[in-house]
Amino acid sequence: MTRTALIVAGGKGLRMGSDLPKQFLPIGGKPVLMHTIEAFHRFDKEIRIVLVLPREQQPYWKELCVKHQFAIDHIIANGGETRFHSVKNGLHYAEPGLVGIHDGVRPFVSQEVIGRCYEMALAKRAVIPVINVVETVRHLTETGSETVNRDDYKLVQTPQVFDTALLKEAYAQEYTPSFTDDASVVEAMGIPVYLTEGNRENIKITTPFDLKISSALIECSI
Ligand SMILES: Nc1ccn([C@@H]2O[C@H](COP(=O)(O)OP(=O)(O)OP(=O)(O)O)[C@@H](O)[C@H]2O)c(=O)n1
Ligand SMILES: C[C@](O)(CO)[C@H](O)COP(=O)(O)O
Repeated sequence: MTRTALIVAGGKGLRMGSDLPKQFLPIGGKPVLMHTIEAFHRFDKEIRIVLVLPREQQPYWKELCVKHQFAIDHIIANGGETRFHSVKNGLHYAEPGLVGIHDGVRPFVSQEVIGRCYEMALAKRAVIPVINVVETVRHLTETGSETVNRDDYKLVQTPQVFDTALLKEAYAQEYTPSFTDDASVVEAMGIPVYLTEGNRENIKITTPFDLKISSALIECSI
């Protein structure tokens, strides 16, 4: 079964507010994106890696690869207007088999989580990692807000792994803003999505605060 890892890094990183796009920010002396790609290569040396990057960032990425002697083979696809459009662009390069869509800014995904998502997707065709909500959750109402049962909710991570043909069919649908991840796109076709346990360290580096957490996490892992 051929495995593809489609790593999306086509966003603008507005919430990070740094001049350097967040996927290139160094943690542990190396750009975030290199840690992410290495996680998938460590899991499977044969995995096909497709990296989605805004066209204007591609020359800089190639410079970084030379500078860091980064030799993991990968195909580069162009970023799109939204995450949905970036994934759709990258999917052109996915092989029949299984494809895992992963945020380029989630470098701390564990080997166990990657392995479990691909393994379960062999039978289930659509698998995503989730973690429990550890804080109390309130729902905003017209008159104020109310506590809801947090056990009714999960926080969603990546990699989200699918049968490639199924995901390509899902991404042929027209875009709607409610498509905030790949599971929501597949679900819109009436296909069930299966959950598996994610790992708490698998944060999506979004704000400067997340970068501080990342530096601490990388020190633990070196
Ligand atoms: N047009 C887009 C938008 C997002 N992404 C990717 O989707 C992942 C999750 O998105 P997020 O963390 O929200 O990144 P940005 O959209 O870049 O951040 P922001 O919303 O702060 O601008 C990131 O790896 C991001 O690069 C993408 O490939 N193409
Ligand atoms: C795909 C994702 O990381 C799952 O939690 C998330 O939905 C991405 O959201 P964003 O709007 O691109 O930040």
